[in-house]
Amino acid sequence: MRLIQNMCTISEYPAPGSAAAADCCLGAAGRRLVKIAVVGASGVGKTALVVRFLTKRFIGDYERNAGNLYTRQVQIEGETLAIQVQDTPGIQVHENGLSCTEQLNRCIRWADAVVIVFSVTDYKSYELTGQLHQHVQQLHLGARLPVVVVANKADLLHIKQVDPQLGLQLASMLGCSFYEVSVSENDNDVYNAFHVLCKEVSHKQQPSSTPEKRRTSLIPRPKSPNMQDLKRRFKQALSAKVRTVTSV
Ligand SMILES: Nc1nc2c(ncn2[C@@H]2O[C@H](COP(=O)(O)OP(=O)(O)OP(=O)(O)O)[C@@H](O)[C@H]2O)c(=O)[nH]1
Repeated sequence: MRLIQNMCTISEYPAPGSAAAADCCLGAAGRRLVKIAVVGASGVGKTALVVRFLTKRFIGDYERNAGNLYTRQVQIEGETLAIQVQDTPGIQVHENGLSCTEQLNRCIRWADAVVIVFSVTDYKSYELTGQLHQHVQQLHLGARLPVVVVANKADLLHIKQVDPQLGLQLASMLGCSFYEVSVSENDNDVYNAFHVLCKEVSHKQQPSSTPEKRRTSLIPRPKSPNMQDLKRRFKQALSAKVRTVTSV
């Protein structure tokens, strides 16, 4: 699919920790950059979700995903941010757990935030969510990466296998926001899921806006003795003047 501009693959991305990766905190035109990876089992609608978010369109059929990177700009709280969204190949589950390729792990390490997608028509994809979340946090050495859980294909009621309540419970247990969406029918919830994630990353990237910093800026600085002295003398001079005026 060539609908979207600025497409490249994960393998082109600099290794985390490298100087090139550090430069990537700033997008085009020096804008702050938010990097989001979209992960989940095969066929849950990851590509459809990303394309819906970027173009507001639903396109029914896609080639199997090879890991494309898409770029666009979004407005978050009055600031224009550059965001990069990395679509990833579907994860396979084996008897002894997740099977993540090195390419996928590299992508997760690269990301500032992750969208974990499952399909309400596929219970196994839901079961994968908890393991995936744990895997993501392990790759970020417990730094609590912002994650949103998205349950897709809500329109397919007749073949639904996962109740929204289950998704909600799981997400709140993991400390994530949760959205049940139908990428095929609605773009609002899709947009909200990405928006919330960008906001969370944006707040994390701006340490100056943390309550800790704000509080310290409210603590009054000690006044210099000279200033105090000046004020006192100014008051004295003023009251002397007032006395002179009233006595006239
Ligand atoms: N009914 C319905 N179908 C959807 C929805 N979202 C995606 N699909 C369909 O689900 C199929 C898989 O969608 P993809 O976006 O290719 O899924 P993927 O997770 O990227 O798949 P892989 O690339 O194999 O990992 C496609 O036929 C989509 O049209 C949805 O909300 N409702």
